[in-house]
Amino acid sequence: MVRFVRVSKQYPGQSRPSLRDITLNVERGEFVFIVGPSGAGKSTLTRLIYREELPTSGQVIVGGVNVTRLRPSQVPYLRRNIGVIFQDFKLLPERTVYENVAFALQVTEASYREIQRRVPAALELVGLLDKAHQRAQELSGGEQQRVAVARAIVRSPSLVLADEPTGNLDPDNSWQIMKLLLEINRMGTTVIVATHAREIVDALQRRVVALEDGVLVRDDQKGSYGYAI
Ligand SMILES: Nc1ncnc2c1ncn2[C@@H]1O[C@H](COP(=O)(O)OP(=O)(O)OP(=O)(O)O)[C@@H](O)[C@H]1O
Repeated sequence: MVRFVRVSKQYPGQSRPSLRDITLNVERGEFVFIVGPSGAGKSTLTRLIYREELPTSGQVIVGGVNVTRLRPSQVPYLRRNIGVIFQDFKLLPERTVYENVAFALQVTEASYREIQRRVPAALELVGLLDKAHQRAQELSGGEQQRVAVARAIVRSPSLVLADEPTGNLDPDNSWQIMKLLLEINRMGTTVIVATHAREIVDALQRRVVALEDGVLVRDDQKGSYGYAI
């Protein structure tokens, strides 16, 4: 599903690369945590997957497509198949829960009928159908992140990327979000989660890819977070 072949990334103006010679293979249907200290390169790695950034060298292949060679006009097609969840939710605060999720479909020119079918199903999955017509800004942080999860999955993407999805949440809400991501994975979606949530990573015993200073230092099938804070 996602393949990195000797990928390095150095941002313009930076003296050191943020990722160095990363080779990584994530199969379809996997659930993978990306861990590492602040600045290790976790966000950079996720941004390369949905082509928010381009590598300085190496290849990034997503669903068989070499995203480093995509023309800009093709990027939206790549992103249709990837749901992205961020630490700060990135919702439209004045819009309703329903509208926030529906927008993800409207940009793909989905039919009215399809929107009417998919949005309630996504909201049902995250347990927010009863809040569909509330404005996003009226919801708690945990609820807002659940809206963001619904928005990420409403197009039934084959890949969901979550960059620090629990960074702004308390432990209970963090667990809720991780359980949703696990549920989405059980339904067949590949899920990649960059996170600092040590307790959750340790409890779940899933594949853990660890970065340190831009280098992939560990890739364990049943891993733990593994760092002293
Ligand atoms: N747009 C950018 N321009 C220049 N440097 C950047 C940019 N984004 C990230 N960096 C640098 O790249 C390195 C890796 O950053 P990145 O955000 O990928 O790390 P991270 O592991 O996600 O950190 P955190 O856990 O704090 O979010 C850092 O040194 C950071 O300063």
